[in-house]
Amino acid sequence: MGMQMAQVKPEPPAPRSGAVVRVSGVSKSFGPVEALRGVDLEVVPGQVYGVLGPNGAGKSTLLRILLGLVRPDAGEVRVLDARPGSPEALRRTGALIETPAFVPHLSGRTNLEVLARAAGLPRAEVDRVLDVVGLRDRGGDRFAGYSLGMGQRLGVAAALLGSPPLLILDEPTNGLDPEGVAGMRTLIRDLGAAGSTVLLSSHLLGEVQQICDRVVVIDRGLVIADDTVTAIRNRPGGGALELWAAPSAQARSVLAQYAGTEPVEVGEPDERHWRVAPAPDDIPGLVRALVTAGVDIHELRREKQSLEGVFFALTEHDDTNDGTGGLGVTA
Ligand SMILES: Nc1ncnc2c1ncn2[C@@H]1O[C@H](COP(=O)(O)OP(=O)(O)OP(=O)(O)O)[C@@H](O)[C@H]1O
Repeated sequence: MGMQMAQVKPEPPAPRSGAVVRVSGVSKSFGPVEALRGVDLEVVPGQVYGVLGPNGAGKSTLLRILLGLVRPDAGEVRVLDARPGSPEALRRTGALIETPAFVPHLSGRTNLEVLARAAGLPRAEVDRVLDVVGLRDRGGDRFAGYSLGMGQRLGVAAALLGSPPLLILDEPTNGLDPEGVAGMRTLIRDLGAAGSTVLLSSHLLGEVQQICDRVVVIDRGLVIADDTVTAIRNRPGGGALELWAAPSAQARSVLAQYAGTEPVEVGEPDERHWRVAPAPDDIPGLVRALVTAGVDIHELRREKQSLEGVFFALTEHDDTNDGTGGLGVTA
């Protein structure tokens, strides 16, 4: 009986039972443009990945390669232990790439039924995915009458047909209003919580911070960061310091000497509470100077950086990638 009870509530995704996607040494050029320059990536199951990067960094090219839509010039790619684009890989991958193409004069539901039939899936599966994306009530309307957000949700519904273990979503929030973005956030979070592996590209860094377990940052065709969101936000080099130090007169005079930052006395109730933003290289000297001045440090912590802050620090360089002016951050 205990066993049966255990089956009711799904277990959390098994850790690292083999990679869902393996990419090694992948390069791709379009004429003179080197879109990807030796990309390595391993996607572990049950995680939601955010693929980030400035305009023209190579995100879409990478996602297209995983779907077999673009063939790499060099390197190895395996998707669900199969060749990308092969029937075995595609059968188990749901994808939303750019604006989804549906037949305009058919209803959303009929569009999905056509896809479900082609994939040998029962009709009930269409109801299920319409429910998941919150389109059940509007499923009977002609696709031509759908708003952008509804069209996008229908695209996700199509990707969910057959519950594929891998979802690849290229800018799923593209063109959505804030309400649509919030809906998509909930949807993707739920998919992640249910154990799906999701790879999504996005320019909405605030969203990625909330939705994703891991991020892969691509810049000028190279993976420049691949880590958990938490680890990326905890990277050294950013984020202010918060400290509790006394006596406050001595603390003030030492803190005032550092990095031109005015120490902010945070604590009304606690005058030992300070917030400073020294250059990372100045931190050891600052701590030493406080101690030398007879200041007791009761607590010292670094504030977590926003994903957006780390992203800009990582991708900051003089040239823009393709003249489109970099990242249109709306988060
Ligand atoms: N089919 C193609 N033909 C020619 N050039 C291409 C093609 N696809 C992509 N590129 C170029 O390759 C580079 C990478 O493009 P890609 O679309 O992968 O970037 P991205 O990171 O998805 O950018 P964005 O954030 O703007 O969508 C760009 O310079 C782009 O112009």
